[in-house]
Amino acid sequence: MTISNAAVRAASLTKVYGEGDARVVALDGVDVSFRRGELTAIMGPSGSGKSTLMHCVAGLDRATSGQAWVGDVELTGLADDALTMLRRDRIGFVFQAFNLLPTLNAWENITLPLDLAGKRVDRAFADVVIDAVGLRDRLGHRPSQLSGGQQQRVACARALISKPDVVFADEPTGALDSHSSAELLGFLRRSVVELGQTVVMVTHDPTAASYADRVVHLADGRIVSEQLATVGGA
Ligand SMILES: Nc1ncnc2c1ncn2[C@@H]1O[C@H](COP(=O)(O)OP(=O)(O)OP(=O)(O)O)[C@@H](O)[C@H]1O
Repeated sequence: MTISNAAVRAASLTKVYGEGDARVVALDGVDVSFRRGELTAIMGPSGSGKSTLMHCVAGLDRATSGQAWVGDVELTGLADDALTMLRRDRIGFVFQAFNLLPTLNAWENITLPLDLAGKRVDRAFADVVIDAVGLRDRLGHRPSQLSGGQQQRVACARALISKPDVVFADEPTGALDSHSSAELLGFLRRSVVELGQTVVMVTHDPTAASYADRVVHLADGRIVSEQLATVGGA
C-alpha cells in the first residue's frame, strides 16, 4: 500500500505501562495501516492492546517508542498543543459512553466541534449527516430525552460533522441493544460508502466486525492476523 492510501499508520509502535513487577507491554512493535475510505475493525481478547493502539494512533496517548501518522503528519513528533489541534481538526471520536454534554440539545452537541474550532456549519452537509442518522425530529432534545441508540447516533453525527480524516470508534455499540447496534453500525457503514469517511472501530463483537471492510486481530500487543471481511455490511 502506498502511503497516500493510508489515513492512519503506525510503525514499530510500542507502549509500555509501569515499571518493574508492574511493567506491562501493551503494544509490542505494531506495524499497521488503516486505509482511506474503509471501515477497519480492531478485534482481540481483553487486554490485547486494542484501546491502547487506538489511543496512540489517535493522539490521545503517547507511545513509548515507534511512530504513528495521521495522513502525512507524524503524531509522535508533535508537541502537546499541536497534538490537541490535530485531534480537534482532523479526528472524530465515538466512545462506548456517548460523552454528550447534558445541557446542550442534539443539534448543539452535533455542531459543538465546529463551534469550538470557530468554524461555520456547512448546512448542506449537516443536513446529509442528520438525515443519515435519522435525527431530524430530535434536534431540539437534550441527551436525557433521547434513547441510548439516539444518543450514540448524535455522537456519530458529532464525529462526522467536521469531515475528519478519520473517525475512531471504541466499542461504539457496547452500551446498545441489538436493534440500536444494528442501526448504528449501518450508519457507520453508510458514512464510509456514501460519504467516503474512514472509520477505525475497536470491537469485541463479531457482528459489529462484519460491517467492516477489513478486520485486524491483536493478541498480546501484536497484530496476529488481518483479513478482508466478506460482506462489509452484513
Ligand atoms: N493506564 C494503564 N496503566 C497500566 N496498564 C495499563 C493501562 N492501560 C492499559 N494497561 C494494560 O495494557 C494492556 C492493554 O490494555 P488495553 O486497554 O489496550 O486492552 P484492550 O484490548 O483494549 O482490552 P479490553 O478489550 O478489555 O478493553 C492490558 O494488560 C492493560 O492492563
